[in-house]
Amino acid sequence: MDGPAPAPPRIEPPRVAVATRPLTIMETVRKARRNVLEIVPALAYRQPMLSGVTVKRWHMVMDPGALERVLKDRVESYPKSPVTKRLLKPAIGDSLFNAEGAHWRWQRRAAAPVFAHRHLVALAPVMTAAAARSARRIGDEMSARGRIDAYEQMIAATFDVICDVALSGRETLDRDAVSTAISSYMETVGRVSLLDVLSVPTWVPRPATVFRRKSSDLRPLMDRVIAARADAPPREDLMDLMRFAEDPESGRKMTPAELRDNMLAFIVAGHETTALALSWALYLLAIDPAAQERARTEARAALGDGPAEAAHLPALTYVGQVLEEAMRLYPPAAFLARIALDDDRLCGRPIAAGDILMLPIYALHRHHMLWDDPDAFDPDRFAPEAAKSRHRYQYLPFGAGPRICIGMGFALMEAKLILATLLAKWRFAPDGPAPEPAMNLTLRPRGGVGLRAAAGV
Ligand code: HEM
Repeated sequence: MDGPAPAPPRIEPPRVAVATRPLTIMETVRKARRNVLEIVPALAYRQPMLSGVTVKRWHMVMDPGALERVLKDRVESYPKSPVTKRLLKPAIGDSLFNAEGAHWRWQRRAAAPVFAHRHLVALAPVMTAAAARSARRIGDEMSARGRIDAYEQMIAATFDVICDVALSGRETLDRDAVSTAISSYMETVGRVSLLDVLSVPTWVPRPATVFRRKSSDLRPLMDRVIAARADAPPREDLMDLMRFAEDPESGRKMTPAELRDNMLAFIVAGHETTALALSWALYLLAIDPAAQERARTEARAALGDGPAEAAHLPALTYVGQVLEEAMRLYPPAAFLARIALDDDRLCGRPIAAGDILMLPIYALHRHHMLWDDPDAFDPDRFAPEAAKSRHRYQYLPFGAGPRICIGMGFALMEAKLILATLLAKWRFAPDGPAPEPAMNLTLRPRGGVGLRAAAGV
């Protein structure tokens, strides 16, 4: 006699070691250097808010209602940390990502239509082509080495996309130079900014000089691409959409320098983050063969033998759920920071002007008051019905409120097209030690994501 269907096995992927006792300032510095998330105490996964003093008074906010107040209702009173902004400035100027107040508002108004759905659909063929190339590169790497590092592969795939839509094209670019400049930028600025968010004294050595040198490589490169565009016929890519974008209220357009800084901000904010969402999704599917089979069945039914295109997106619901669950467990932007400009109250506690607010998205997404079995991988949490009962501010991979990620639609489309294409073609299994989630600016898989890929049919 048939009994009830067996429950799917519980999959618990790697997580960050949590601090179970208060840390001294030097321990905080040491841990923040190694992995920022290790300074998040165990209590942060169970309490709505924690407060303390490490040089300055700080608060860690995990309560969805308080997060809504900080990120939306009182957004003007909680700007991004000025120190972080000053550090980012040499690389991305006063671009959308970095600006505040009126200078942020006009840029956001000008750039918002660039990311409208109809433009994203027009960019999709580039993503489809990059997905197909990625599937081929994985085959080549398997033939050459018998294994892949999914993180490296996904960095290559999203870099392909950004080159084609932001910089098209390949002809004006030294791809290796850009790639190296971006990754050393991420390596260095990540560590710098968190030490500063915590107001760690300036005598603690920082790799800022390295960062300035490396980030400066990117700017002249982008200037050359922009100059080459001045005489070229218009194209419908991100660069030209931004080149002709204007603020509907003032009619203001970007100067070449503003355009450069914003394009660099898109690359820095968009390329590695999307690769991370994909790498973690591939890893999670590799350790959960049943979920992988379900996603593959969906992808093959929609795609047949070709790569995924925009028209297939509505049929890729489970693939989308896998990505959402991957970004819950491993949010690429796992830790945001703000500073209080005014006195306020959050969760009934006083906030004083000058206090630092840490928003540990990683802990929010694994919070025991908000999620059932928070450390387990379960894409069904994001089934359309289940998602309806959630507080909007308990799941924030792209932030929220007026400063929500402007590239969210772009990133989700790209990630879905790439993941579906790879799953339809390949079957993935883990190879080697599990990656360690470690954060500096973004949440990276330390040790890489070792996988084997076999033809998936
Ligand atoms: C999975 C991929 C991505 C993730 C997880 C992500 C995450 C985020 C988050 C959390 C924020 C808010 C930061 C804060 O409030 O402090 C943000 C802002 C931003 N993101 Fe993304 N992002 C992704 C992809 C992209 C892409 C593809 C682009 C551009 C093409 C982009 C461009 C930006 C910009 C310009 C901002 C600043 C927006 C503003 O302040 O008005 N991001 N992103």
